[in-house]
Amino acid sequence: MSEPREEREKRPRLEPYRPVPYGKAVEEGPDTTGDGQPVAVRVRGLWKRFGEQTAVAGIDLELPAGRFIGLVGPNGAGKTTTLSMVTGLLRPDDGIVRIVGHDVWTDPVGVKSRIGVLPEGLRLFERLSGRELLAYTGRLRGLPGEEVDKRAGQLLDVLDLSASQHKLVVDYSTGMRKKIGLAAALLHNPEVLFLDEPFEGVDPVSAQVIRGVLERFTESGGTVVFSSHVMELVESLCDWVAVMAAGRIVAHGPLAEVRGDAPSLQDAFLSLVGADRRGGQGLDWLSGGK
Ligand SMILES: Nc1ncnc2c1ncn2[C@@H]1O[C@H](COP(=O)(O)OP(=O)(O)OP(=O)(O)O)[C@@H](O)[C@H]1O
Repeated sequence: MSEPREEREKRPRLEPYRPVPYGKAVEEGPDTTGDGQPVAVRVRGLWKRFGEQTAVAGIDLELPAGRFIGLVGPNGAGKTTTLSMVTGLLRPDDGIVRIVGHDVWTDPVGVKSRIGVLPEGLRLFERLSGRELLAYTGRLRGLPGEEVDKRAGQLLDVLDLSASQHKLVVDYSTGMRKKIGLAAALLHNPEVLFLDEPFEGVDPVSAQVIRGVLERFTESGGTVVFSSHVMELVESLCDWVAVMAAGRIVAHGPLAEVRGDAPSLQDAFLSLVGADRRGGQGLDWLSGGK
């Protein structure tokens, strides 16, 4: 992707990287960019190492509120590790994360009431029915019973799960599990929704249903942050993207800026992550058994 220098210089710049000791209290309150735009997620100097492996190498990110944001990157880029740290599921080695002005590690309750999370490898209470799972989640969130009933009924209906609401979760298909997980993540009306590979293993019909719910959520002012490898999907859904490779953010900004002059986000992505285009070269023995 080649972008004229003057265009590149027009892009808003992040503050220079400053390492912040993990867990250090930061000022609470509304979070805005230099030009007053609300920020949903602010990440500074975030690091995570697993032994010798650096999964996330000191990333800085500022995700604007009210956008449909895609976090993309090849396998092992660090997307899940980043989302896990951002949502308070994994302790960073270093750095800070603030969500709508609240620090994830010094104000976990403030953050958890404002976010919904659909993590990778979602674990659900398998011996509850879908309906019971939502009732339980709602009560855990401190919502009154009547309100939980109303919201659960509507979410089950919109997500096309009404007919299966009394089935045990253990008997749900992959797509149904994603949908009930999404319903549980939305029940308390969060401001920011984090989804790790929400469309993986989901058929086109369920994908369309999930997509409709997420679009409705952003239209009403919510922020969606989701990770995916599927560039066409990211390109059709997102208006803002962050590209990760080898634990670093290699590009971020409005979709059109990140795509630049490339014909598609896929092409921009391949050149950004320096993809190996060897394809099947070298497999000279592979001949379909002939
Ligand atoms: N618990 C762990 N222990 C050791 N290494 C880990 C652990 N979790 C992640 N890693 C390593 O950190 C790197 C980033 O992994 P991560 O799962 O965050 O990537 P990803 O971008 O989500 O990949 P994928 O798209 O394949 O899910 C990888 O090299 C992975 O092997």
